Amino acid sequence: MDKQNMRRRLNAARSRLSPEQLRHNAVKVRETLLEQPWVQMAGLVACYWSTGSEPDTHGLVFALWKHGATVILPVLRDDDDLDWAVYDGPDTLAPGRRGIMEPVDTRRGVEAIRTAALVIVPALAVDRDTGVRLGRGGGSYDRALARVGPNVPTVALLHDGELVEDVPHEPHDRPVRYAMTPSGLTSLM
Ligand SMILES: Nc1nc2c(c(=O)[nH]1)N(C=O)[C@@H](CNc1ccc(C(=O)N[C@@H](CCC(=O)O)C(=O)O)cc1)CN2
Ligand SMILES: Nc1ncnc2c1ncn2[C@@H]1O[C@H](COP(=O)(O)OP(=O)(O)OP(=O)(O)O)[C@@H](O)[C@H]1O
Repeated sequence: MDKQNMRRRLNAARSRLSPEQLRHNAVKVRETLLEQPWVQMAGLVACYWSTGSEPDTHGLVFALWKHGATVILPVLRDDDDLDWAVYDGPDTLAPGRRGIMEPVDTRRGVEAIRTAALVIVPALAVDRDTGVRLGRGGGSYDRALARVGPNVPTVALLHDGELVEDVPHEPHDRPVRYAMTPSGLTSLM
């Protein structure tokens, strides 16, 4: 299946998730991640601010921030590359280019992700054999993940059924090291 059709199918499945399922999934993902020593130890975390039926990160971002981590969130640039700015509480976000909430704080530049000790990314699906992720199609995270060092844990958040075997792979695709679903954390490489 090509990427476009796969995105359509996965988005349709996501739109069928109930608010209860989304809440349940968010709690499982948050609790499992916060149990990991390498999550607890990360001083600078790159995450994303979820929207719609994406795996919810609002509670996770808040918990990391409360725990004392610095959390940076993406700010979508006109060229679809990702700038980064620091999360400083729920009142410091405003809608960005695609309507997604972004921090209003000073932009740290596209290279800021290099300094993260942990990178948590959105994905519609991840290939369980290769770690290749399917994103929304802007290539934003392909560019951002290319700047992340090989020893930094990268985690894609998914719903159940989104860790699959057949994600189309192009040369620019950047794999992630972990897939986090409500059923658990899977190490991919
Ligand atoms: N929560 C969240 N934040 C994120 C991303 C993301 O996937 N999720 N991004 C990840 O890169 C960047 C924003 N990029 C985005 C790219 C497309 C769409 C979007 O709504 N796309 C439509 C399809 C539009 C089209 O086909 O032209 C969609 O998915 O329905 C949203 C954000 C940075 N921040
Ligand atoms: N390093 C890059 N620089 C510029 N454009 C890129 C780069 N990597 C990928 N792209 C472009 O981005 C577009 C979308 O790529 P792709 O379909 O793989 O997105 P995706 O991985 O699903 O999305 P995302 O990375 O935003 O989550 C492609 O047209 C590709 O050429």
